[in-house]
Amino acid sequence: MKLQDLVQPLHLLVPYEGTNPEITSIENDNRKVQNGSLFICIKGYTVDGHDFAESAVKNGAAAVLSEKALPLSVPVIIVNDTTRAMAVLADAFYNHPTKKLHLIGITGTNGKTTTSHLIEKIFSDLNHSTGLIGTMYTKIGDQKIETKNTTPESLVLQKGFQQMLDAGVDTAIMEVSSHALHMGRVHGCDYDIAVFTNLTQDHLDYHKTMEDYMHAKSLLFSQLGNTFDKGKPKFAVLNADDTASELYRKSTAAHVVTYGIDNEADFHARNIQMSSAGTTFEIVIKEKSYPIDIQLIGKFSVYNVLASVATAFVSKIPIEAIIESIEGVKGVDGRFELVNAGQEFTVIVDYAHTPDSLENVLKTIQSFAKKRIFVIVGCGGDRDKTKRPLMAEISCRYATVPIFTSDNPRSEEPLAILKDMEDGVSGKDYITIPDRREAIIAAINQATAGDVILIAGKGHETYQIIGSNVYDFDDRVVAREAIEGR
Ligand SMILES: CC(=O)N[C@H]1[C@@H](OP(=O)(O)OP(=O)(O)OC[C@H]2O[C@@H](n3ccc(=O)[nH]c3=O)[C@H](O)[C@@H]2O)O[C@H](CO)[C@@H](O)[C@@H]1O[C@H](C)C(=O)N[C@@H](C)C(=O)N[C@H](CCC(=O)O)C(=O)O
Ligand SMILES: Nc1ncnc2c1ncn2[C@@H]1O[C@H](COP(=O)(O)OP(=O)(O)OP(=O)(O)O)[C@@H](O)[C@H]1O
Ligand SMILES: N[C@H](CCC[C@H](N)C(=O)O)C(=O)O
Ligand SMILES: [Mg+2]
Repeated sequence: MKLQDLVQPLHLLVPYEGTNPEITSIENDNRKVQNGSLFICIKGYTVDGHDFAESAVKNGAAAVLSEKALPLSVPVIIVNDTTRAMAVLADAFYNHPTKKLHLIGITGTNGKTTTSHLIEKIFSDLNHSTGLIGTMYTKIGDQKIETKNTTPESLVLQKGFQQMLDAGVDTAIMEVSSHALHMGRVHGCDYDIAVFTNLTQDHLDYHKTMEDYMHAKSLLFSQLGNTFDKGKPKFAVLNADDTASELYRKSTAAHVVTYGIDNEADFHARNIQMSSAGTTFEIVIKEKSYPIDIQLIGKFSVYNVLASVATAFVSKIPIEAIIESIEGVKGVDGRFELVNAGQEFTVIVDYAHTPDSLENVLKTIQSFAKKRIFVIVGCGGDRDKTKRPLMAEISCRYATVPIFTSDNPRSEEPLAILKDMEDGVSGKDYITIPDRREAIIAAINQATAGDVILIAGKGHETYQIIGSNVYDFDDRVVAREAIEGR
């Protein structure tokens, strides 16, 4: 594509000077630049990409997109915000891939990964070819690719959509993090359905206040109303039991459908019966009631199911097929995942790393636990510090034996993170074991028949980040080894 054609959607007011080279790729990392690339300078949180422009040109960049004038031998296009302009250009460069996909975006503090997997299962059971983008991986047809972020930056994202189309994918389901919305990673994505799970405390290191965090999520719903040329209706799927839904309802020009348990909703769950093996309930849609028997447990799972049912329903999937598909879901990796190695007590690995998710999971365990509840929990380094005392307090409130440990301390001192947790529980009974493996072993060695051990926070993760080192670490593997070594 010629440079002038590529930048046309930016409608530059001051035309750039110089030639009109053929652009073969767009890159924002000078190390990935090849002959003919457009290099985009991004002012990051760690370094400033403008400092790599010269090196990018040496590596073959044919043009540079920048926020300031740069003395380079290739055309330099100046825009106000390169990150957002990158999203517009990526969408154009890959020929607007989301116009050709049924695109479902899911936002919310908790439940995005779980809900996206439920929705993906419904569509793939009906022989749709699906793509999935989220915390665990990006899936393009049958291929799984590792990802660094829950919602990747726009270049990676739009390229991924194009690869999906090449692989015959018709439906893409993606988690949309508040960071991504705030940073403009999803500018240019033409969503058909936007789903809201819930809003509770997390990420205040980045968003600073709950108000700002709530508003960041509203961008998904306002973006949903930006274009209407896909020839089908658009929907916002909102949680009637979460007050933040009011803002999202007001943010969109799309149709709104609601789901809920406590409040009236278009997709309403009633007669919920929970056991340690699963949950049964009725879904009421337009006054008709549909019984469902799922293998997932906890009230939070009912919410995830309702959000998924509503999304599939407005996508015109027959309700009977939706229910059959959801009933077949055994669980999602690292979410309430049982570790069974023949022991007489229950070991659960779960990804709860926020106060609300931890409380939900512990409440669910309390509803079926007959003996003691152990919880092994830590809080991530370089992340929201204010959730640390809250998570510690919740652990002490619900567990008989709370054990505080490390969860990806990153650049922080592990003992300092633990101290922040301990500040929330002075005078309460808890144990602190900074080494996560030792913490897991200690719980497993103490457990007796009928106890339940919750290992929280890392779920599917297969690593522990200490400083800048990434060590192999999988709670499920460590727990199994500890049980076998007892
Ligand atoms: C704070 C934040 O979001 N940072 C993201 C950001 O990194 P950064 O700003 O540090 O980038 P940088 O290293 O300063 O680089 C700036 C520019 O210079 C370029 N560069 C850099 C070095 C070099 O040698 N040459 C070069 O050209 C880079 O390619 C980049 O264009 O851009 C990177 C590439 O897109 C992201 O991977 C990175 O996410 C980091 C890893 C992160 O931890 N993000 C978290 C906070 C996040 O986004 N989380 C949400 C999920 C939350 C949830 O699920 O609850 C997410 O969506 O993942
Ligand atoms: N609807 C829900 N409400 C509250 N808690 C939930 C809900 N669904 C799942 N959880 C809890 O939150 C944890 C994380 O779930 P999940 O991975 O689906 O969320 P996520 O929004 O994708 O998280 P992340 O932002 O880290 O990607 C689960 O392990 C469970 O403990
Ligand atoms: N998406 C979340 C994941 C947290 C997982 C937890 N194990 C941690 O490292 O804090 C975040 O980046 O805040
Ligand atoms: Mg997720």
